[in-house]
Amino acid sequence: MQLQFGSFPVAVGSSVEMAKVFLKTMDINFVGRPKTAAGKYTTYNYSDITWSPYGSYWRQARRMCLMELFSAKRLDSYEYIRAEELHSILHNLNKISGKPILLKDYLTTLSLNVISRMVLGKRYLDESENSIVTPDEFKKVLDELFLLNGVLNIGDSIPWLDFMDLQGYVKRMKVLSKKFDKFLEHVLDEHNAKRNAVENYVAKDMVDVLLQLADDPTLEIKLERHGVKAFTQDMLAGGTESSAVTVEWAISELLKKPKIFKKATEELDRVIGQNRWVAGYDIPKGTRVLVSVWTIGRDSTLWDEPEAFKPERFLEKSIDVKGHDFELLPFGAGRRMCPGYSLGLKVIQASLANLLHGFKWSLPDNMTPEELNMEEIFGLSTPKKFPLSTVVEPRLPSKLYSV
Ligand code: HEM
Repeated sequence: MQLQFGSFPVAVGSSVEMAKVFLKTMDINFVGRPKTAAGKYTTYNYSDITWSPYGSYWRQARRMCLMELFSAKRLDSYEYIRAEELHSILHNLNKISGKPILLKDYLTTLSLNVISRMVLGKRYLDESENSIVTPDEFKKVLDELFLLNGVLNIGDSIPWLDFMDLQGYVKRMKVLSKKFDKFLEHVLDEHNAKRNAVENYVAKDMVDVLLQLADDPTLEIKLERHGVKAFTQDMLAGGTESSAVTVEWAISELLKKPKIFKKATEELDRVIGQNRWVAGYDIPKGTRVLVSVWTIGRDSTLWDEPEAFKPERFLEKSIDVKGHDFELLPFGAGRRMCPGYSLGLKVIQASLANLLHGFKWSLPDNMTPEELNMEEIFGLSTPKKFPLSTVVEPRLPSKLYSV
């Protein structure tokens, strides 16, 4: 499908065949990113991984992700953090059992704590740690970052209108980047102080690893201080919202389908115990290409009852989410695929399984499953329009919830 977004032609691939063309066969032509205001103002002038143009800087960043930041060894070494933080959410939910809660708040805290301990070396968000931002402020800043990186900013499609900032987004981006920079400067100063105090300091967290890489004279392209800040910000943002949103949707879908919920709990109990001419399409240079995973996911020639929540459909198919099967691309595919997918999967699977196994779930105020609202908000991570309010009750021995 050919569209026009302001000054730019846009080609939308809504089939498995076109997804494969854009993301695999001809991917080299489409691996760039448009120069958006978000990339300019919120990620140090495209110095992060997400918004950096295709080229040696971005390739080097992806190598760092693969070899250093998200290597299996490093992710395994942080297993204890995921376990501790999961335990902490189970404990906190148990404390408030019987009363309606907004689950997303707990899930965001969980993923933020996991990612900040892995990336920053500590929670940074604990009031007690004399931190420079409060948890609520930090969550708001991350929400704003996610929102502003997912908005349709008029100036990005009609560049001659850019200077007017008609929606006020650019102004908000500038305010946000100042706030984030203050925090990241503090983080880097603290890390450098620790590194300089000890000879042969061994990297303990991802910021340490990035600072070490920034000191490496053999790097093909020097990683500057603003690059370290931009990568750090990418990881904090990438690692928080997507995982929390996924688990909130999963539990909402399960609450609507009590039979499937029961089956999942029973299984847990059983297992654990209690770019131009492309494939015949003429795509002019400069066309922005979008792969509509939404349309592919709702294609009735691929999926039986595509709108229905039927997790058991995956039991019958050998299909994975790691960019090999173009029918299902939650992390994208090809060169620009999500580099944090393995961490995302670990956090999502462990938290969902523990939450289902650990609690009986119900809707508040005698709400029926049919009444549960499932509307979405358009944006980078498609969160729920109305956060899930739910009641939990422990279903395992109480000693398991203690800290
Ligand atoms: C549920 C979890 C997650 C989902 C669904 C998800 C999804 C995605 C998607 C769809 C993309 C774009 C792929 C493309 O442009 O073709 C992406 C890119 C990215 N993700 Fe994730 N992600 C998740 C978790 C994470 C985590 C945990 C991190 C880091 C800690 C992360 C960091 C990134 C980065 C840096 C990029 C940009 C890659 C590039 O442009 O080269 N993501 N993610």
